[in-house]
Amino acid sequence: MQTIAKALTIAGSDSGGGAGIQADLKTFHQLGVYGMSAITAITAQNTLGVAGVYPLPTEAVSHQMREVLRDLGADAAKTGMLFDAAIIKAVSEEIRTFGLKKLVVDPVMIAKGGAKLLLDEAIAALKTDLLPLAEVVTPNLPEAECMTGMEIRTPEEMREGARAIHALGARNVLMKGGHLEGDTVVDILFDGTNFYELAHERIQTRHTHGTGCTFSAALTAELAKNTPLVGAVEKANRFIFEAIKTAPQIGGGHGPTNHWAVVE
Ligand SMILES: Nc1ncnc2c1ncn2[C@@H]1O[C@H](COP(=O)(O)OP(=O)(O)O)[C@@H](O)[C@H]1O
Ligand SMILES: Cc1ncc(COP(=O)(O)OP(=O)(O)O)c(N)n1
Repeated sequence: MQTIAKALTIAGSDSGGGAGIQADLKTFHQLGVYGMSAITAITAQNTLGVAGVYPLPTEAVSHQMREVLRDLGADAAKTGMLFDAAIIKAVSEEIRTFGLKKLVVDPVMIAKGGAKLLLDEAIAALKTDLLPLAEVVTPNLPEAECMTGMEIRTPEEMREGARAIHALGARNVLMKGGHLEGDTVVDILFDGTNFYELAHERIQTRHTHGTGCTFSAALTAELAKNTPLVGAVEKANRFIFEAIKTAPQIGGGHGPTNHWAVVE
């Protein structure tokens, strides 16, 4: 019998469907992976912004994880919006209990429109409890600045920042360069020894809602399928590029990317 790779996303719900749990499940599905979810918070949002945030009780988050993991299991998992320190601690505990090794931590902090998706009081827990469990952490530039206290505006500063984040305990750091100035977007992977750079042209578009979620979900899906790390990062990079390029152009603000994107 054919076995199917399985991936779990632990993240917030985006009612608009472009980011969060919805982006993750669509991406898992498109990449041929069976998707499961543990919802941490419900957001009322659309392409214009986040209008409301409703975190779930920590036991509701832990309970979803336990029920999924004790029965179906997961070949890889990712975290997205975790909102507060109590949820981070509860999620970290279940990850440790179930021995989840292929964990992608997307340290979601602030939505494009400026809404806080992680409270300031939770940054310490993110660094001390969750990062040491991560196979890969995928900060964008503002998140990397927040975690390190460094100014990160250039590829050289990205490499320095990646070293500092690696020192916090993540086994690999994939720093996303969507917030760099200029016509080229550079993502940088640091495995503790070597740096790998992935560069592509910047697509001029406002339809970039959920790019970080979609990228980290594609990476998680590839890891679930046992693709080696560098190949998984390359595939996720190609997937998000194509998803942005072919975005469906819906909504009055920052629209979603194309989760039906096809890459070889
Ligand atoms: N305008 C763009 N053109 C091409 N690639 C982009 C663009 N914006 C973001 N990306 C890619 O999308 C991914 C997410 O990038 P980034 O915007 O830095 O993260 P976030 O959505 O978390 O802020 C990265 O892999 C980056 O290379
Ligand atoms: C529920 C939820 N989770 C995460 C985000 C932010 O997603 P991200 O991929 O970082 O996308 P942008 O904020 O850059 O659009 C979200 N908005 N909602």
